Amino acid sequence: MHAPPAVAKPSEHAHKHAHKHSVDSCSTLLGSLTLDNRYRKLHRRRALPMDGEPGVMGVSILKPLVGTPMDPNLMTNLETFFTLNYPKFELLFCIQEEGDPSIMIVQQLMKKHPHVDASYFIGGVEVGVNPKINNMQPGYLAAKHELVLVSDSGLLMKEDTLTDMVAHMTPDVGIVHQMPFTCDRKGWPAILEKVYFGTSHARMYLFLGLLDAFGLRVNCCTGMSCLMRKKVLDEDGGISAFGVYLAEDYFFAKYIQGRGWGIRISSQPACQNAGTTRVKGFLSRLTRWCKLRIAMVPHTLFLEPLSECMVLGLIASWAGAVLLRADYLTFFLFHTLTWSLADWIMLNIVQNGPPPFSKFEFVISWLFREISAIFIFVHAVWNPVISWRHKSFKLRWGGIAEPVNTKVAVM
Ligand SMILES: CCCCCCCC/C=C\CCCCCCCC(=O)N[C@@H](CO[C@@H]1OC[C@@H](O)[C@H](O)[C@H]1O)[C@H](O)/C=C/CCCCCCCCCCCCC
Ligand SMILES: O=c1ccn([C@@H]2O[C@H](COP(=O)(O)OP(=O)(O)O)[C@@H](O)[C@H]2O)c(=O)[nH]1
Repeated sequence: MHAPPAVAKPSEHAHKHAHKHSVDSCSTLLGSLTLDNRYRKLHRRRALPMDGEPGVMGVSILKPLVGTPMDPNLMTNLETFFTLNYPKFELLFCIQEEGDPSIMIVQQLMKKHPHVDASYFIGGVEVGVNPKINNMQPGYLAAKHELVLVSDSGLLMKEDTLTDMVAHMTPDVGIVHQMPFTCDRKGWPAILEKVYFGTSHARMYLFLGLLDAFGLRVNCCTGMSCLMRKKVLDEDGGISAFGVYLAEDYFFAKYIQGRGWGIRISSQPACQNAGTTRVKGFLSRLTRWCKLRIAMVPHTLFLEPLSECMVLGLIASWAGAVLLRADYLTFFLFHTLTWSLADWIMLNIVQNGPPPFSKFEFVISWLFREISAIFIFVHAVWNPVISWRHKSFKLRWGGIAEPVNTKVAVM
């Protein structure tokens, strides 16, 4: 599948430049972790010189939609794509099934914003096992611009989000992704999501991005909002070549990286804004992702537990008790308190200000997430069958997916 490159790779010079840039951007991310810089870096928006508009890279935005169960925020979220201030883009809505209620929403929005280049495709094309790829395939075939943005249905965009992403697509870069985060929403499940994406997830995401910047070729790209060079994907046959994988995002990035292109995290985090948030749905989503990571990158099986606060706390307290004769419980509590304080700071950075809930709610949600992480991991290892929307899959080591004929409940 991965044939030798036909498109020119970035030059040596661009490569060195890429390194300088990636180190720059990651020291920016590290900088953002320090208190004095914390509100300046992660959210620092990049402007794009729009003077020479003919030279601006066009973007084809693929929006895969599965409208059942219906998301009450779908209309609001989709409309933010019609109001982007980027000068050259098209919207390609890919709707999985005939009769889907999201068809009506898309039609209404297209009527309301006739000046925006938008079209929709229904039914997808079966090119592989991954239903999201199958759904996006007709949209991808119709895409006419040089950049393709895969953007999940639950995302809300600010006016300048696309501009910010394209500004990170420098000549040596092949893929720009947004770090997943959440919009401010009401209810405890929404708080829990924000705490998870703003602490544990953000920490690993930025850390892995940093390792990549140091040339370790680590890839943590999440496909919920992911801008790519179409010509590079086309060399491999387009997105259909990735239909054999369930985690198409990881393999997009791996492939593009393997061709010598850089990966960047844009400065604005992705704003997930699904209208229905439930603890059960959140836990099953994290379990699904964990199963994917274990099958794709088997050493996460060992590394992931060792990156968790509670597991490290138990080990460190034991070491402290043996080596320093420290009191086990005091050591563990001190470790947990320090970690939670660091996570509170992290959350404030990612949120770009104080989060919309109290410190008490933070502590409860943080404890719940840290403790549930252990159960999620054990569950993921115990039962590797992956349920995604209405379908079930099994993953072979390496990430190739196979459908499993089990009826699953919709979360
Ligand atoms: C002491 C060393 C510590 C290193 C510890 C590393 C442990 C890694 C721990 C956490 C990894 C966090 C990675 C962040 C991504 C998490 C989200 C995720 O799992 N997403 C997957 C699924 O995404 C959806 O899939 C369906 C798709 O349609 C949707 O649109 C997607 O959103 C996604 O596929 C995952 C991609 C990234 C996998 C990262 C693998 C981590 C590799 C770690 C390697 C560590 C090397 C260390 C070397 C020193
Ligand atoms: O069978 C499917 C499952 C998902 N999706 C799309 O893939 C994206 C991610 O889906 P989901 O939110 O379920 O994934 P998660 O972010 O939880 O991994 C969304 O835009 C969905 O509409 C799709 O087109 N077909």
